[in-house]
Amino acid sequence: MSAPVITARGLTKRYGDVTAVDGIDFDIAPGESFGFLGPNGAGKSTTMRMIAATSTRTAGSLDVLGLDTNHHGPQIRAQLGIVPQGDLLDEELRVIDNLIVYGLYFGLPRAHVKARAEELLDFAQLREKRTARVDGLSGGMKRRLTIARGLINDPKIMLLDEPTTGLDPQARHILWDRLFRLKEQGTTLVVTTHFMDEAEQLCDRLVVVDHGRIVAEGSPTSLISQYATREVLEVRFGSGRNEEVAVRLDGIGERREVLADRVLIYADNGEHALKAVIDRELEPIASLVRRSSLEDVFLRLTGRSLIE
Ligand SMILES: Nc1ncnc2c1ncn2[C@@H]1O[C@H](COP(=O)(O)OP(=O)(O)OP(=O)(O)O)[C@@H](O)[C@H]1O
Repeated sequence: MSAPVITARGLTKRYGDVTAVDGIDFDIAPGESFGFLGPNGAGKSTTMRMIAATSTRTAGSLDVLGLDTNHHGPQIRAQLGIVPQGDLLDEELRVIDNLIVYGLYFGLPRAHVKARAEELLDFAQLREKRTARVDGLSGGMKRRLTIARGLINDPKIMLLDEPTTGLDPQARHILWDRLFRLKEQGTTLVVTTHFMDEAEQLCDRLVVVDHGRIVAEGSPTSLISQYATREVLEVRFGSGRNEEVAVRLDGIGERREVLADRVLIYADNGEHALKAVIDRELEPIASLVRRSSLEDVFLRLTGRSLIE
C-alpha cells in the first residue's frame, strides 16, 4: 500500500469535561474514499476540523500529507478542499464570483483562478447559473457550488462533512455522481455521514464511530458480512404487541432486535424466516425481507439506531 496521506494515532479532542474524540487511530491511503459513519454527536465534525487543521488536538498525533496538523495549518489547508457542514457561501455574490473570490483568497494568480472557476462551473453543472446570485439557488445547487469552491486550489484531498444532509433524493444522487467523478480522477475523499446508504455508495472503507471511539472498521461489504446476516426480515405486529410477540420468535433466524415499531429478524434467508413466523401463527400485520445494511451493523454494535 502507498504511504498514507492521513495518519492518526491516539487522536483525542476534549472540550472541558466532554471528550469529543477519544483516542482514535486511522490511516487513509491516497485515492481512497474513506468514511466516518456515526450518529449526531459521535465526534465526526471534530475529527474533520482537526484534519483541516482548524482545531488543535488535545493528545495523540495527526499528520496530513506528512505534516503535523498542530504546526502546519496554512500549508495543509493549501492542499485540501474543504466542504463544511453549512455551505458558508457569500449569498449576495454571483455564482462565478463565489468561486473567484475563494480562489484569490488562496493567493493563486487571477488568470489561473478565472480559468479554473469556469471549468468548475461545468463540473458542478452550474453553467447556466453562472451569473445568478447564490441566494436564489436550490439547496442541491448550493452544495455543488460549495464542492466546486473546495476544488478551486486543485486539492489532493477533499474533506466532506455530511455532504448531502438536507438534500432531497434527486439532489443527493446528482451530488454523489459528482463525487464519483472526483474519485475516478484520483482525489482522496474523506466523508462524514450519518446516512448508511451514503456510506455504502461512496466509501471504499469506513470506520463506525460512536461516542468519540471507533467501534468497527472495514469496507461496507466486509462490515455487513461480519456483523449482520445476508438478509433481514422486518415484521410488524401492531402497536404494543412487538415486545410480547418477540419472546415467541425464539429460534427463528440468528438474532432478533425489537424496535419500537417493528421486530428485525436476522437470517440468511428471510423468506424461510417469514415462513417460520407464519407457522407459529403469529400473524404479522406487515412484513418485508431486505438485504442487511450498515444500519444493521450499527444497531448490532451499539444497540441503537443511527438516526434517532
Ligand atoms: N466547540 C465545542 N465546544 C464544546 N463541545 C463541543 C464543541 N464541538 C463539539 N462539541 C461536542 O463534542 C461532541 C462531538 O461533536 P461533533 O460535532 O464532533 O459530532 P458529530 O459526530 O460531527 O455530530 P454532528 O453531525 O451533529 O455534527 C458533542 O458532544 C458536541 O456537543
